[in-house]
Amino acid sequence: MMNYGDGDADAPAVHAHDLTVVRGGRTVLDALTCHVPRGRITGLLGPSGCGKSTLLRAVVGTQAHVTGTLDVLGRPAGAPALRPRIGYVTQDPSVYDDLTVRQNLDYFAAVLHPGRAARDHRRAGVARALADVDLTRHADVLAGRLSGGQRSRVSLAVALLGTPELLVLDEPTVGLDPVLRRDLWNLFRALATDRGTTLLVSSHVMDEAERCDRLLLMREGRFLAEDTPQALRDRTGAPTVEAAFLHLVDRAATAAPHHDTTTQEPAR
Ligand SMILES: Nc1ncnc2c1ncn2[C@@H]1O[C@H](COP(=O)(O)OP(=O)(O)OP(=O)(O)O)[C@@H](O)[C@H]1O
Repeated sequence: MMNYGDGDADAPAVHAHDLTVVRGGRTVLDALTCHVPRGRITGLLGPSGCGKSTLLRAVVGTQAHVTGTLDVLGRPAGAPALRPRIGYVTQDPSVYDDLTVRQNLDYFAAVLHPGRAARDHRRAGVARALADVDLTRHADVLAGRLSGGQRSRVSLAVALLGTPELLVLDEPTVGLDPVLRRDLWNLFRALATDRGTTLLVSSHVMDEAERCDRLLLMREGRFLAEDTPQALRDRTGAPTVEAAFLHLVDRAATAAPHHDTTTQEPAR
């Protein structure tokens, strides 16, 4: 097994080995091994229920019953020192409806950088996060009056406030129209290219896979493949990542027709 130190610039942002999570007696993540390179967009793709959210929660340190190795930015996942270095956006936007967009951001900025001395820093950070998600024009609108897509962008803006090294996004484009989806992917690309941010983005929309530098294709708690979109297409002879995914599913089904993820462990 590889050992990476905190200061190792070549170290992946996330390194998992034999990562297993049991939920309610079911093995939801089954001995996963993978790495997420720094400064790139890694897509975690797979059908609903395959374990994407569980893996993301393990990476940010909020998932119980994790075994195996999981290092994040050179530390064990969940280490308190990682908190300010990781931005996490869940599927349900965490936004206060009775505050405006700006007040939401001001509040979270004050939690991150408290004190009078940080006032200008907070103000600049809020303005930048608003611009990042294209909500400057809506800054003074109550969050409760926003559309679903706008609310999820407020959540993303909150995650960007701390200038995280690692941004973990759980299905960030669900429910967004094609224009907003494109704009968000352009933002993700800019974050990786201009700020060196590492992005780990889950999706079950296969066309989004084409926009990633690297893919983790997941099914039933296991990885079917870990590669670049181009390599996946080449390897399977498929014209799209979606077709490559289906090809790999069929191949896995032939190799192991009855994959049972049920374990004998007690229910938790
Ligand atoms: N508390 C629980 N007890 C038992 N099984 C659970 C529990 N929570 C989730 N699961 C199961 O774990 C599996 C993985 O769930 P997870 O939410 O990680 O999937 P997902 O790929 O993110 O799906 P989605 O895209 O629908 O959110 C699912 O099959 C789900 O039914």
